[in-house]
Amino acid sequence: MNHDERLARQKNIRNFSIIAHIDHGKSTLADRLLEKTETVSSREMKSQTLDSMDLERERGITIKLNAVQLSYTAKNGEEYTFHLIDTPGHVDFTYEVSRSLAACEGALLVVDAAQGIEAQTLANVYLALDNDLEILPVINKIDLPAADPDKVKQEIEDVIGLDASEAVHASAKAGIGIEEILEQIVEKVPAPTGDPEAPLKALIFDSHYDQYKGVIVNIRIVEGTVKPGDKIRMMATGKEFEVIETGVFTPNISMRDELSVGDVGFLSAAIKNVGDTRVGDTITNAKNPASEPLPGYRRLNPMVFCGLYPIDSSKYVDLREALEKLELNDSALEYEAETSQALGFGYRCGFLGLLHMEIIQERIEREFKIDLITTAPSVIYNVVTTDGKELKVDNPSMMPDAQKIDHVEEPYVKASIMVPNEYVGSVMELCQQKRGNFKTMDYLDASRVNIIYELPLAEIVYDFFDQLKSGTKGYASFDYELIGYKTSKLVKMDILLNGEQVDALSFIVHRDFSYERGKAIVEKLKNLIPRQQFEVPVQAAIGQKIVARSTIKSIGKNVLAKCYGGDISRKRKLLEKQKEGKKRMKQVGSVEVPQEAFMAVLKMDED
Ligand SMILES: Nc1nc2c(ncn2[C@@H]2O[C@H](COP(=O)(O)OP(=O)(O)OP(=O)(O)O)[C@@H](O)[C@H]2O)c(=O)[nH]1
Repeated sequence: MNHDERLARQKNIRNFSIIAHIDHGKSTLADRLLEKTETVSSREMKSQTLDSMDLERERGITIKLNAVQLSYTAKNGEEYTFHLIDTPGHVDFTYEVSRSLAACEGALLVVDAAQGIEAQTLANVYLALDNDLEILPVINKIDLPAADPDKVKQEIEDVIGLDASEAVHASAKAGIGIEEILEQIVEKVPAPTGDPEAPLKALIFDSHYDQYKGVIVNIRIVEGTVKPGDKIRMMATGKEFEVIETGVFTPNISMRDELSVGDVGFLSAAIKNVGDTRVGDTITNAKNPASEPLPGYRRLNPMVFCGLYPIDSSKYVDLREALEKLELNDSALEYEAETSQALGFGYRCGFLGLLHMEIIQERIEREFKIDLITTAPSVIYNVVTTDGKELKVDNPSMMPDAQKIDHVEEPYVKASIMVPNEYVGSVMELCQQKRGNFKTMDYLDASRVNIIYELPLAEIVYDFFDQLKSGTKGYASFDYELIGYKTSKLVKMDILLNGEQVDALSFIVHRDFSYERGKAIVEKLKNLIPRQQFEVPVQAAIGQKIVARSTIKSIGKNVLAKCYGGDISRKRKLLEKQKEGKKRMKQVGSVEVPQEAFMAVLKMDED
């Protein structure tokens, strides 16, 4: 392609993504847009093409980003190339959302006509505004009897300050308003600016590992062009590669001779490690490099850590192989070998958040068939010792002795919670329980408020959102961002079973709650750990001091005694049942401990 051809093409490119709260209809709308532009014929269209992983489909959430090229002949008779960039829908992946938005000039803001704006929508709208995107409001689900588009329009204007007078009234399900959305994209989303002759600047917004091609990097070309044979350099890591293929997704892989300004597609370059293709990094030409990278690159740091141990210790090597494979596709996953006295050999793993952690655990169990014991997730504590050293502790059992600690700092988040008025009381009660500091409360309209709290990350990592949802009948929406570290009065609590300390059960607790927690946990463990052949004392201790104690009585009787008579098949059944129940147990010293016990400390508030 020559310069003029590239410029002519560039003029008719429109890059956009869809911002929506979970369930407001993002995937359904994306499918309609694909259908209307005949990118995918309705016959071959699997429902919700953009969510590619099985796990995603099952959970109904979008984990990985994807981009698809559509062509649209507008009413003005001209042909346009659209790139629709998908964004993950969960707070754990906020940084990836921000990078995929940086690859666009516009965004459709999809709001459910019956639900109105939610916290997550707002957070993503702000990300879009930070990236100077043109935002086109779309009021979806107008077919619902409870739809109130005018109210939602007003809300968009009042809360976000966007002009919603031209918001499209749509029903992704019924196919209403789809053409109007496409026309608005043509008219309102700006064409990409940038010089196709300038040194290459391509933004990486996603990557994944392919068995045959190596890492496939999803990129948006901001300046310059790239084609097979070019030598490229990753500006953050300095690594260099030779481009093998360039192309776009339609949504199937479709090769192109080059990618130029405004294009959103992929390249492959025999890259073996996704770690070399960091989201947010800039790819440039190695021979004729750009003087500086695109703004906004940030290294992703895991925020939540836990130990993963195979129940069957002989699967330790398999677990390592599983983690190695998963890491190929997930540069945010971190792991290192660790040994626990109680659980043996395993791995300490770092995740972006709880959802990320659950996804990895589930994949290891499902795809690699390894049963796991997972220890309670922990955040990273900053521990300052009396001799002035600073330690980062992500495993409670590694916390130094209390007399060696000057003070401990823990990560805090700013949480924004949107709820209808009548639930304000229960939200505040929950946040108070979780050691939250109330900040502000703003009315969104006559019936809904946005409540801001500062909370310790450790208190929300586990089931805060679940509790919030059940306390508000599902009406609350929740979003948070990390704001830094604060000093807290934290102590390590150890658990002793049969007089032996179990390192994998240690946890960090606020001193003011430590007695209560100690008492609650020993009771909980007493109920979770099955009776053994002998009596087992359960104790909670801070340092040398025992703060709570309880006892698991012995069983005494043989289970088989229940099977009167000599029916062998019945006996076998009973033994099998027992074995089944044992699957998730781990022998810790002389005691068998079930998986639930390791999570017990987190689930305390449920009782
Ligand atoms: N009545 C009605 N239902 C719709 C409409 N659009 C989507 N839905 C339904 O709303 C639900 C959620 O739609 P999705 O498209 O999966 O929502 P999403 O925003 O992609 O959700 P995540 O992938 O979880 O982020 C589905 O059951 C859809 O069938 C609409 O216009 N009208």
